[in-house]
Amino acid sequence: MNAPVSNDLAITRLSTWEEDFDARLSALLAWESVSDKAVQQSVDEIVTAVREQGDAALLEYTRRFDRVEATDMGELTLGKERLESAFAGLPDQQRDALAQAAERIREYHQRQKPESWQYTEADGTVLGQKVTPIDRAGIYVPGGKAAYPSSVLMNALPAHVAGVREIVMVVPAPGGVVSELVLAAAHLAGVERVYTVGGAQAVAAMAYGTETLPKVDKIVGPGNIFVATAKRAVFGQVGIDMIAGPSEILVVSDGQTDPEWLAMDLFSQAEHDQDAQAILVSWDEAHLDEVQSAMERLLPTLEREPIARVSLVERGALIACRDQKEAMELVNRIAPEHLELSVADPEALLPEVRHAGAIFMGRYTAEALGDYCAGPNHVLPTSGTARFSSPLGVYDFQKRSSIIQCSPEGASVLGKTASVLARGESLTAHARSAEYRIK
Ligand SMILES: NC(=O)c1ccc[n+]([C@@H]2O[C@H](COP(=O)([O-])OP(=O)(O)OC[C@H]3O[C@@H](n4cnc5c(N)ncnc54)[C@H](O)[C@@H]3O)[C@@H](O)[C@H]2O)c1
Ligand SMILES: N[C@H](CO)Cc1c[nH]c[nH+]1
Ligand SMILES: [Zn+2]
Repeated sequence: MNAPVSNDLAITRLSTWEEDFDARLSALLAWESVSDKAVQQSVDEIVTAVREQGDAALLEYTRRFDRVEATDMGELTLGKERLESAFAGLPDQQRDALAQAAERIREYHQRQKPESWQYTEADGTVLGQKVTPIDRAGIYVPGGKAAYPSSVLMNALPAHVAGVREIVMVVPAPGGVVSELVLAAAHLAGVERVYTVGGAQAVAAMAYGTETLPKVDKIVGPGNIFVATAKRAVFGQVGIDMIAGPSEILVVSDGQTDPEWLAMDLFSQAEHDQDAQAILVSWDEAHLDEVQSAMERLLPTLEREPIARVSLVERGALIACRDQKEAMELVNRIAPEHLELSVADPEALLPEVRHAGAIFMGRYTAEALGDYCAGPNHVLPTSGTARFSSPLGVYDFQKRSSIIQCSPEGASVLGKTASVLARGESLTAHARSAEYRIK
């Protein structure tokens, strides 16, 4: 039964069998469609200014972009007591919800903890891998258009599980208003100091250090396109976790899920940001019409309708495909941050999924549950980077060193092999260094 389709929501409709499908989908997905020249240029300028002028530039951009008239970084630095009092002042219901989410997130991440290992060969040579936490992690908590206490937990708890010694947290406070829930979450997650700065300027400050804000070893966390572009720009100066930019959801529906549920699942990510991306794929065209009608009915009921509407019109799509197989090919091409398999038998499709940040299995698994409290991390790769990146995890806060300890016998055996290879490379100091140890 075809539901009537009105044109109230001008969301892109695509069909895989159309001639220009590939080109239109590629244009919709392109990183440059959000991080355009203007964004890149602005980020480059901001990063250079903060690198060269430190706190002065950080304060200037905070005035310009967050409308905070601070003259000293001390005004933008919140210590342990302030975080503690935010936690103490929370209504019980919010404190309990935060604590429950924190417990589940901690428990999930405990299972990720990699251990050091080593083994001994017959001649006594020991080989192994030593896992070490990074010394100082910088966590970016977004805060421009919404407050993200959940992102505090998702960033800081795995850092603690990993054994990170020091966490530097930044979060913008637009108009000088800082979310009590965010500060309370910071206390709960063991963060001791928060700087209320955001955007590319905060990323640059953590990468290069300023008079006040210490330089970190690695920057993690999600953010809008300015934050994601800045993280990309400072990579190499510091480590970064991944590109975790504007949120994305790709839903694959077999046509049997309530269209209103799907409409709201798509809205749940579209409401984050005008640059967010919500896409529905189905081999049931009438179902796509029904979901579009549901979206048109429900969109005006959203508090964040203006943001969601721009996201849906500019970056969203309803895609008709021929069958389930073609839907799965699209999944792997799009490599979405979040994939909802809204089908009767999601386990049957799971082996076909190669690229997705997080996979939500079945009609009852709303992506929103993963955002807050299911347990897995909600900091996830966007813009197709799930092809090579993973969810934020304990492993992002650790690195590995190789261990080699040769016995006299082992040094002799390896020395002969190394000598041959070194002479083959004409690196004779290498060869002679190895040969000294040959018995
Ligand atoms: N991928 C993930 O894991 C994940 C998780 C949570 C949230 N998110 C995303 O994080 C983002 C949060 O965005 P947000 O805007 O609410 O907060 P944000 O903290 O990411 O960005 C706010 C900052 O952007 C900067 N900014 C805004 N407009 C600017 C301009 N014109 N020029 C230069 N800088 C500018 C300002 O410095 C401001 O402080 C959303 O896109 C959301 O979808 C992603
Ligand atoms: N969906 C976001 C990740 O893209 C995470 C989040 C936090 N709060 C709500 N949602
Ligand atoms: Zn979300």
